Amino acid sequence: MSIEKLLPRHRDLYYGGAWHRPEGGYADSFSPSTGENLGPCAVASRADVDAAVRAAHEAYRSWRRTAPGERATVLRRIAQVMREHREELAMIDAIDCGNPVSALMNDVDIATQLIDYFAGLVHELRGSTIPMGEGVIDMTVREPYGVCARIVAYNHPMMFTASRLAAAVAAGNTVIMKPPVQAPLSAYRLMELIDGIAPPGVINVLSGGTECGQALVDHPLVPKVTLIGSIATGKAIARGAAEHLKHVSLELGGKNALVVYPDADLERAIKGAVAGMCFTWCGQACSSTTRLFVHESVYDQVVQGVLEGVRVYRPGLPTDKATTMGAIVSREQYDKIMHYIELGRQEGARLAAGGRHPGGAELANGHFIEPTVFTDVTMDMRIAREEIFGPVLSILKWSDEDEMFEQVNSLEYGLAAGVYTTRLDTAHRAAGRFEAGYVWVNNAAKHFFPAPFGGYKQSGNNREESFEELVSYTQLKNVYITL
Ligand SMILES: NC(=O)c1ccc[n+]([C@@H]2O[C@H](COP(=O)([O-])OP(=O)(O)OC[C@H]3O[C@@H](n4cnc5c(N)ncnc54)[C@H](O)[C@@H]3O)[C@@H](O)[C@H]2O)c1
Repeated sequence: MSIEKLLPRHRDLYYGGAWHRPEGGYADSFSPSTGENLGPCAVASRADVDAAVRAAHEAYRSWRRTAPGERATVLRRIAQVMREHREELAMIDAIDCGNPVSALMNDVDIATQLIDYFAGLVHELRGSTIPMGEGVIDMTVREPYGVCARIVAYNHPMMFTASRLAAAVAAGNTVIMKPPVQAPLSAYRLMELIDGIAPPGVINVLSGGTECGQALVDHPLVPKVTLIGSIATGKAIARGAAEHLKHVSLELGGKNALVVYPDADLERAIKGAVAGMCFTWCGQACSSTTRLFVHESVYDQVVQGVLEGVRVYRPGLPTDKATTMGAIVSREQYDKIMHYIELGRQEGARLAAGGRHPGGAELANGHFIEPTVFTDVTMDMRIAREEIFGPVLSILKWSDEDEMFEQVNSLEYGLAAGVYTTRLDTAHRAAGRFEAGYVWVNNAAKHFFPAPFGGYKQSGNNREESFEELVSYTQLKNVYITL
């Protein structure tokens, strides 16, 4: 099928069960892998946000009273439609965000799995009773907030837009999803496909940039805002939300450490270190283990293994099912990554692999970067301290365990961390010492559904992909009954 036929016809704002022309106008979206103009996409202004929030607020009045089983049915139908359009949705994302289509089909699967999961949990939002003595019943109930805004990052456009509406809707809220400004096309296609499944105003999609996000944060009829994004945006949203004392849930960036002990199964550790970089996504994954701390006694062996391992990943056109590594989402992000690579060189790290555009006529117009590995990295270097969100691995050497943990935990990030060891006591000691919300032992970077995912420190304050996510879309009410 040609690209024109595949891409969504509707490029406006979807709210109140219908498409609306944006007052804010349109901006073109471009393919990161070919540079091709993919056409105009709506940019929601404050006035557009206001109209959408009012529609969602109106829908909330009846949706909150809908039986939980009915809400589950709506979600299951959405998941089913997505399954039927799995490849198409993945292909739109591949064209628009640059990640490989085969990995994005897996994203659609994850989204449908999560939607079904939350549909299955609608009856589990139980309250409790508290014994107060004869003549009294005291009970708690979990109630929705109202209109919830969900602002998401660009690295999994479809997966985030589809899966992150589910918990809020299951709990009786209505939602406004704001897909990433770099890749909104799959969100439009999703709404074309699921139009009419939920009552008008329950699920809404507003594409746009910072103004749209800020207007959602500022709107008095939006009591809860959730962000998947960078720490800088998290802080901006928290500041804006403070004005109204809104509930804010944040899933933010990471600079995750992976520690290799001398007793590790080195073959597994090397595989884990390579897989943990999420090179398929060009390292554009919050859970990428971008700081590899290797014990000095096995350092050379691990470095050699990693350098061999990364060769599996070759940048290629994301629409080709055989491609193992896609393109960087935008020119801006490409330049940022290249800047960090240059910085790493200047700071004295050794560029042991990659660091360049792969070249070749087919990839000439795309934002491609080879898998990049720096060795001899130390924690005073910016490439070791800052989230690059690109295919750049920093390898550090350690000898003293206390010192190593000091370095691992020295950053404001606290999303995830991993350890490779064959010793149970070492594994537990490390898991206890990591200042991170998600820890892998003999594994790296993967999310294991439905385990709660989220960060410590400035990496966030929320837990998603789990029962905790559902509960976070409810508020607790106590009812004291004098009989
Ligand atoms: N913890 C997680 O689960 C997780 C998952 C994926 C990505 N991330 C993080 O996301 C970041 C990369 O994504 P990104 O570049 O799209 O992030 P970003 O913070 O630039 O943008 C995220 C979203 O916020 C919107 N936005 C930007 N400024 C805003 C403002 N002032 N007010 C309201 N909305 C605003 C954007 O339009 C976008 O939709 C990385 O830091 C990555 O680690 C975290």
